[in-house]
Amino acid sequence: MTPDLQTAGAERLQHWREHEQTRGGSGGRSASFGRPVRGDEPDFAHGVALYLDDITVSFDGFRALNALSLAINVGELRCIIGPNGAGKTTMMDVITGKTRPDAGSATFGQNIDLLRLRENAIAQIGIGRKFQKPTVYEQLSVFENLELALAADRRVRASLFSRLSGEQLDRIGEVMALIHLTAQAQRTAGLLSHGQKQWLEIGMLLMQDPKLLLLDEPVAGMTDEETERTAELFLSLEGQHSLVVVEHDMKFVEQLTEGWKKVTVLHEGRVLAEGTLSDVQANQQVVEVYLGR
Ligand SMILES: Nc1ncnc2c1ncn2[C@@H]1O[C@H](COP(=O)(O)OP(=O)(O)OP(=O)(O)O)[C@@H](O)[C@H]1O
Repeated sequence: MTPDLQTAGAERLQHWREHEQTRGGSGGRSASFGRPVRGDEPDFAHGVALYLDDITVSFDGFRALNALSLAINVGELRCIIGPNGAGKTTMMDVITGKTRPDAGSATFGQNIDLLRLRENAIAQIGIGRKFQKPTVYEQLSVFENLELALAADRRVRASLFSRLSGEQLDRIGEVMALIHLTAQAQRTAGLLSHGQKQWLEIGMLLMQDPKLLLLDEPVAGMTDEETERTAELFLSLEGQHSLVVVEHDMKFVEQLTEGWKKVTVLHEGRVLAEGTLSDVQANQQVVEVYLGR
């Protein structure tokens, strides 16, 4: 990074600190699901965030997804489990436009046909994806990473690198607090622990205010304490965002589902079972294909 950029970054950080002081810390943010809908925006009025219907994806005749149907509600936190090769990644690839299915439909809200959109358009309308490995800008500070994530949003790109608005500074401050990195605002991302990098990347996704977050094995490689904090973070996001969490760590799934939420078990490209974690753990078919191994 050039000295100029460093100075500019330090100035913006200072600007944020002054702003925080005048407003007396970060406040709450109202859920964004209830606002009026424009024609090209997803409509969540019916309470469904994502609906996959009869999705089939074949690779050289092999069905990675086989008539998969799944619905995720607005604000829901859904864990998806399943053995290796069940089709979890392929499902996320379809939702985010990376893979086109051979058949079926994928709808965001009740009006947006995801299969007609390219990957970047899908990200712009409010679907964020977190891959397993953290991808943050290692040379930049926590604050600068979040600032850059703001720039990925078309609506604010034009104003960036001038002075951030009060609202933008508030949002960076809120997100840093959510991901427990306020004290590390100035720290170079490359020096963060693995868990902190994962949180920072989640924070970068949150800067774009996604309605639906897809999280692929978010706690892989984390310490027990980091895993616990990640569960707290996801539980605090539930309600304001829909979250789809693909995970192998059953203890983490138990924390997230709190004994009552629905878990989906995928196997051979389709839903094998749905229910509470204890329901699916008691399901004989599930035991045979996955949990009992
Ligand atoms: N591009 C591809 N070409 C051929 N086969 C593929 C391709 N992508 C996925 N598959 C196959 O489709 C099946 C589903 O893979 P997928 O990665 O979606 O499973 P998964 O549930 O995410 O597995 P894991 O838990 O191991 O990540 C697997 O058998 C995989 O080998």
